[in-house]
Amino acid sequence: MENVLEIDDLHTSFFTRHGEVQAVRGVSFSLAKGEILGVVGESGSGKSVTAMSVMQLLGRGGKITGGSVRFGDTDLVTLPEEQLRDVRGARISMVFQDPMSSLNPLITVGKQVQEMLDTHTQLSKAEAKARVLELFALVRIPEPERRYDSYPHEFSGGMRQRVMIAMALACDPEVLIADEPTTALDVTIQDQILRILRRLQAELGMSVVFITHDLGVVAELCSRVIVMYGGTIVEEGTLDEIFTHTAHPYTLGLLKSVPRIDGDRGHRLESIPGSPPDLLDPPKGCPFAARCEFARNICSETPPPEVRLSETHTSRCHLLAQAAPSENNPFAEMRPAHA
Ligand SMILES: Nc1ncnc2c1ncn2[C@@H]1O[C@H](COP(=O)(O)OP(=O)(O)OP(=O)(O)O)[C@@H](O)[C@H]1O
Repeated sequence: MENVLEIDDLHTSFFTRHGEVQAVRGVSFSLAKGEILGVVGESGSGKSVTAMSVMQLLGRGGKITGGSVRFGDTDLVTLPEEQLRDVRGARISMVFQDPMSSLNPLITVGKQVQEMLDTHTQLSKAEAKARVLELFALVRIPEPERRYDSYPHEFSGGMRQRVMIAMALACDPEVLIADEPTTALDVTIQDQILRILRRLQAELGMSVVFITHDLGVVAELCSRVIVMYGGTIVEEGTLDEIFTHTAHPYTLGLLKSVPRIDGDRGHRLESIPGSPPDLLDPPKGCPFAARCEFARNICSETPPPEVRLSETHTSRCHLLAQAAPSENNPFAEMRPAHA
């Protein structure tokens, strides 16, 4: 399968007055053409910073300190800002959690989407307007003609998110990065937006990186999943591998905190006790060791190597080593001969 994006050993830090926050610490993954890849993890695990690194939108103090982000033949990390501007928003675009803060309250929604086309295409004014109306129809904004002249505050949260999606799709991007796009919306609206995204992805064949802390959403939308913790990828696999052949204690913890449709109502959801690592001074071993119920001495001392469990499934956990004890080891049966 052809990869549209290949991220290799990405390191991103924020240089603050308290020191260097190592937000992303050696992240590698690829995005295949036409797939929806889910990126999950708790708040602070480095999901957004990874996305912002791809787009080179880190803001003040943020810097990629190592690694590469290959997009076709280009490494975006070393690409001059001027050329990045042609990629950003046009060939790789993004949808964020809060559409209100990304929309200009003083400009009509139609004009805002049209501005995107003015910046990145040669379309005439009339052609651009026609394209905006087409995009509004694509994201199922009712009465596109009339809605073109509305201001953001006249739209509901769900409708504003549709505008953002229309804007993100304006230039037919090869990659769409959606960062918690439905988190601020209520469940019904969330569902509608997910359905729109799924349909658009299938119709337009783009590749999508879908960032969320919600495993339920991942199960509905994604074919492959990356699980992040403490600025690293702890597990990666197909939907089935992550959900039914789970091979990392952190993923197990996340799964226990998801409400099950078939579960009994009285069943309390477990949240993982403890808090995420301090990225100003990251732990030298496994980032999850301090919260892991299965941790042994080695876990807080040595970073776990990546263990390959199948062509598509990898995990970084010392419990997968051949030498790891079988007792109190949920992965004892999964340990590959080579690990
Ligand atoms: N501008 C910044 N300055 C300093 N630290 C930052 C900055 N932006 C992010 N960080 C830190 O980087 C780490 C990763 O943050 P990130 O936003 O990627 O997490 P996340 O997994 O996307 O969480 P959320 O779901 O809350 O967005 C956190 O420790 C965060 O505090």
